[in-house]
Amino acid sequence: MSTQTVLIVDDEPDIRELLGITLSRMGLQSSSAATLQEAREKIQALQPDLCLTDMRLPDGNGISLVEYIQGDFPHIPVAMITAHGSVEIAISALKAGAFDFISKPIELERLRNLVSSALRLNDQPQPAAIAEHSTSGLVGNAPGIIALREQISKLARSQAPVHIHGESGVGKEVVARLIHSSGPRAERPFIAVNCGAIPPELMESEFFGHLKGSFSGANRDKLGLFQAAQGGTLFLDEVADLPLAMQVKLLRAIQEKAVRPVGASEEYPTDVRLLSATHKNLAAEVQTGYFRNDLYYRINVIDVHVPSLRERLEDLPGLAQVLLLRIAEASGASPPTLASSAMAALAHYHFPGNVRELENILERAFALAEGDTISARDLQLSDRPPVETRKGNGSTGNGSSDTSTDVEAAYGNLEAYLEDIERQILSAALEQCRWNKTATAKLLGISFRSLRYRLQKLKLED
Ligand SMILES: Nc1ncnc2c1ncn2[C@@H]1O[C@H](COP(=O)(O)OP(=O)(O)OP(=O)(O)O)[C@@H](O)[C@H]1O
Repeated sequence: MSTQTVLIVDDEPDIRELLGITLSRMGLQSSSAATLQEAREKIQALQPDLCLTDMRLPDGNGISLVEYIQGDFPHIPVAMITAHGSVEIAISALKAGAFDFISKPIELERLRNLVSSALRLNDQPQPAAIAEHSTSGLVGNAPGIIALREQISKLARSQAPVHIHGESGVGKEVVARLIHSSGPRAERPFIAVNCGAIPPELMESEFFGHLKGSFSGANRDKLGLFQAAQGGTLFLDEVADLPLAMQVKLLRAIQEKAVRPVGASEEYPTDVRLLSATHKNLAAEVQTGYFRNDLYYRINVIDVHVPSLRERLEDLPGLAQVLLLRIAEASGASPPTLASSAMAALAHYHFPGNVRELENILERAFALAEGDTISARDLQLSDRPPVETRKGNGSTGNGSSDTSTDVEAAYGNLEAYLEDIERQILSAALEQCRWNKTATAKLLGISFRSLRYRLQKLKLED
């Protein structure tokens, strides 16, 4: 195998020399350039396997070099060397397409990790091949899904934090897993955490780990999620549900690229790619003060939107087929077929719970169907009118009450009346999610804690 080459672009001879020595100890060849112009010429002539560029160059800045490489040589990963603490520049470089950044003074361990990750990119399939392979994870051919697959292929090559947003059940976690599995960290762990499901008092220890005896109940040392994801990806699902106190600690861990387990005196360096998701509008959460602006800025370097199922109903037949195949495989049966009336019924449904809801509907229908064909009746959609209809007639979901004409029923009794409506909504949502509370909270757009509080208040808790 031929030796790989790294182009170092920096106007300081000392830095060029330090980087050159480190790279040669890693068995790599290096070449260097001191100006933007020289860098462009060497990229054309050498087509290096990686480019490391400083931000400030005598004849321009590193971001224009990132843009040049992205435009003309998108297969060459480029990393930016930034001055210590210049977060804005690092983020602009990532947005422009830099694979990663490293700040001065350069820590050699971090440099070696960065170089190894970048060079592993060259072993990855090219974007077109990734897109084809990914169809097994992200089913669909609607324009929004095709564009999403292309975006995933590009983002997989970068180390930039990505924020994925979209309604509940649209496939945000599927997208996060694909970004991970199509990139250079694929062989390392992918750790997903539902930020809304961790009790606030355990959060710090869950994220950063703890030492034995650091608090009552800490009977042994425990690794945190950051350590578990070392070298890989940490996926913060429902990131908007992080309490403010934890947001401060998370921001620090991201800035310092280090964590301190509860009860420890030392910090440990981390090498983790952060992906996050929420069905909430994170910018609006920042506006209302529920989410810190500085953390938002850090995790939302690149923004990915996953379209709702309603916006891509043309994918319904393909999705139903794949989901039925999965469901049947899980129970060792052969996949049933969907009667055309069943397909028509699905096409008229609005899927507030998106693909996850489709999956639940099909799972139940599979259990109910008598032969190997699923009928419209097996889907049990009749008592669940589309969202617009529900909003339009003021019904609470079971079709039994019409709040718009029932105002008088609330006179002198508003609390009890509203509680009754809330109880009906919660019961219907729980039933729809087969009593899975995490899914119910997501369906209703509330946190897990809020759901539990409401269930207790309304005496619906079992
Ligand atoms: N495009 C798709 N192709 C195949 N399966 C999909 C697709 N989108 C979602 N799914 C399936 O739907 C279910 C829900 O997906 P996922 O958990 O990724 O959604 P989510 O948006 O993260 O949900 P939540 O907001 O509730 O966290 C999973 O079983 C997933 O495999």
